[in-house]
Amino acid sequence: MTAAKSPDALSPAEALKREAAARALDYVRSGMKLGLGTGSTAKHFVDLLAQRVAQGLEVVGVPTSEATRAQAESLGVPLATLDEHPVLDLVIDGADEIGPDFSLIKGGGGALLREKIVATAAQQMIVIADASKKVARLGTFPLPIEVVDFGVAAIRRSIDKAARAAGCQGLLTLRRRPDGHVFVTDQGHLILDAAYLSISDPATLAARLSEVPGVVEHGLFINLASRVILAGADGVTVLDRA
Ligand SMILES: O=C[C@H](O)[C@H](O)[C@H](O)COP(=O)(O)O
Repeated sequence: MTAAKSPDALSPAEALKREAAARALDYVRSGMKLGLGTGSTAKHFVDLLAQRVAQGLEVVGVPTSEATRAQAESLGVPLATLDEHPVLDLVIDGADEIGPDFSLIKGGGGALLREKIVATAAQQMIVIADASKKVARLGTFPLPIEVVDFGVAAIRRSIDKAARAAGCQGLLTLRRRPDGHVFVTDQGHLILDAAYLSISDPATLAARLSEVPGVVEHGLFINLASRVILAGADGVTVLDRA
């Protein structure tokens, strides 16, 4: 097991993520069933949570990815499956973009499907992020769309049509790993990253994409997050959805 980097050794960007993650611990109580998000910010949270667990905090975590499962397991955080605990008290997760009304783009790390299932099963979702993730309009970050690996060319065409009906147009890129191999999600699907640049009506786009046969899930999280913790140069801000 690799020892966690001391916060002093973190880059400024990582230090902000860790600050947001640390504040999220204020909302964790003993006895909670806790969804554990995925990504570099959620990783800080799991790291800090493990420290509290070592000090006696009693929680059960439900990871949103194999990566988070491996990290939490290695740090001694007690884990369960969503089948064992289909209702969770809280999920803490990162995001790629946080728009108005806390609509989110998620899935930059490819975990969007499990993340959305876990967030939907949780009574509350808290998003942790550095302040740069807050945007006036979603879409600069390419929207991840998880699809089955059958008929991808046809699925692409259907996605384009659905997106146009929601006022969006942009290139779909099949996600690859750094070694050039096609990226495959924990559930065995592919990801198309949609460069829409500007999503004027996230709810309509979400609804249209969900209707496309072959689309398993997309990274628009609407009405799921109720609290956002942002860490920036001026400190940590906690925002609650109206
Ligand atoms: O699939 C990955 C997740 O949706 C992440 O929460 C999201 O990509 C944000 O990741 P990070 O904290 O690394 O920016």
